[in-house]
Amino acid sequence: MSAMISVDGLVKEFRKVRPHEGRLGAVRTLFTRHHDVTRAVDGVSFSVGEGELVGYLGPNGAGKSTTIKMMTGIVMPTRGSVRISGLDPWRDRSRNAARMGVVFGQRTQLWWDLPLRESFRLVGAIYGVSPADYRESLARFVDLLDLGEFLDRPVRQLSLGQRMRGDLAAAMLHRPRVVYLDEPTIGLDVVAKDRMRAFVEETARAGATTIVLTTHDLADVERLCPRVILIDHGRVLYDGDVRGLKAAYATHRELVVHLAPDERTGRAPAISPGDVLGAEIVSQEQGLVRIRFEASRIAVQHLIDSVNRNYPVRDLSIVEPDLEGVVRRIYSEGLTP
Ligand SMILES: Nc1ncnc2c1ncn2[C@@H]1O[C@H](COP(=O)(O)OP(=O)(O)OP(=O)(O)O)[C@@H](O)[C@H]1O
Repeated sequence: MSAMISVDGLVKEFRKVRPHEGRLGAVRTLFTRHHDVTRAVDGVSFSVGEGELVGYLGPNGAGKSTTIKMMTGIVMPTRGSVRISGLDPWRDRSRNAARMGVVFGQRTQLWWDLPLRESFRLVGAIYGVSPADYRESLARFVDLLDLGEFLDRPVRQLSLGQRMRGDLAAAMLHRPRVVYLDEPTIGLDVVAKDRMRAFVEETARAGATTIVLTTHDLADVERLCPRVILIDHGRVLYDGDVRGLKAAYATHRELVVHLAPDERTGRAPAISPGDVLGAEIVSQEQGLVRIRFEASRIAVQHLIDSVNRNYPVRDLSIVEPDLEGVVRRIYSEGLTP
């Protein structure tokens, strides 16, 4: 797979003038300037192959949007390089823009007062899409994103879910080679999220479009992203598949036990910490007990035997941490592999 996106040692610093305090501070600020420097992106390197779909993840302020802005040519890197299909997005801004599509979940790129259909027509004209390609793409998007019902309504009258589907279609009309999706499911209900995801999935499957997806919704990631790049404080913490991420960070498991209630009292017994030595009882309520243990330190069979021997077990299962739990832990504890 040849690289569509190559990011190498990318750094972005934002400088802001720090005002002098006190009397005459504003005047002094005019003459002697001190700068506060924020390093939003701090030496990021990765490459994305043609037709690949990558989740670009990180907590608030991690540097995701700034990286995307450098890839789209909106922001100039302080150091390092970005190449999109060989182009420098900052220097070759218009050529780069002609080949890319962008969806920002928080704002629309459509014309507020125009019917959706007219917005599409304008996008088609701006990018010089041929009438035949335009007709074919539009028919496909109407079908896949179920746009028919509101195609003739002004954008301002659309629900968020309808508008987002419109935005996605508009971003794809000129058949871009790279698409940046920044929080494409934010604020959507379950059905609308599902439509968006199905569309992204279908686009990825077709294999002609490279997709970079930024999201805080880990259900998006579980469903869509074979690979994730996780950043924090402007640096790459992890680059690989979701299974590897779980293996690297999710070292604990949970034994979930359902206990039968006592026939006389109707209440289930409580498990004593002494019977699960080395593990931690996270919660126990009405016979449902969650016991957390480090998979590398405790033999699970030993734990199960001990519980079975001492308590009236009705059901028992081992739960691996889900992506949500893993990522929450990484964000809050800042672990490194
Ligand atoms: N134009 C700017 N001027 C100064 N600082 C900025 C600017 N843009 C971003 N930053 C800072 O750079 C850091 C990274 O911001 P960025 O928006 O890239 O994060 P993010 O990962 O996209 O966060 P979120 O998930 O909240 O969108 C933050 O500390 C932010 O305050």
